[in-house]
Amino acid sequence: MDFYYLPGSAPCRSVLMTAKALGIELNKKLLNLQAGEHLKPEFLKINPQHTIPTLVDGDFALWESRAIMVYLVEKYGKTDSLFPKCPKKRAVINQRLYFDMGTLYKSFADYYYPQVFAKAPADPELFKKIETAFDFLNTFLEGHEYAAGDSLTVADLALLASVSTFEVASFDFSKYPNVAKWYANLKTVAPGWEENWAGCLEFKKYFS
Ligand SMILES: N[C@@H](CCC(=O)N[C@@H](CS)C(=O)NCC(=O)O)C(=O)O
Repeated sequence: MDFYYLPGSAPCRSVLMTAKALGIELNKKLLNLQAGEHLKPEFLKINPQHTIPTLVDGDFALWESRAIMVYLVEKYGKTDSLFPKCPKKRAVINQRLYFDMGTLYKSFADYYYPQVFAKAPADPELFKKIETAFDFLNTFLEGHEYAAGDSLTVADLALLASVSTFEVASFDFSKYPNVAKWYANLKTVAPGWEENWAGCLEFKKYFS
């Protein structure tokens, strides 16, 4: 399977960790966004939305990291442990995935991207949204070792890619003890953590 990506990109890293957890070898294809490779006609034919990560499995192309993660588990997982078939468990995982995309990672992008990519001043109102998102995550994790219960799922891998990106932005987790504990554990148990962290360090270069 071809996988268009960049190592520093959080959504790409979450898919890489999922592939690692499933023992899938992806044919990685670097796509240089700064050089505009994602806007070339040959890539637009694959993904008209021109985002990475993008997966190509035979004649099937898919983008949106969380959709790719779920697809990989459903098509190639030997078990359903990363995305259990139980409707209630699955619903909670979906809730966490949508929270990650629409609230947590969004708060990162809204606050940090203008500073990093457009040298804009920090907006304290947007920082408050980050704090609110971390408060929510801290609450979700109360009494649970993992993001959606008591075992590792794709929700952890998506959230881990996001939270580790906050670490390279020097965000202070100390006010969120459940998040800090979950994160410390995930760093030791998440398949592909090393590659994720190497990607985070690539992204960190934008902060200097
Ligand atoms: N929600 C998407 C976000 C994908 C995304 O925005 N990727 C960025 C790189 S991190 C990108 O491809 N930007 C280029 C563009 O949007 O044209 C996902 O999770 O896959």
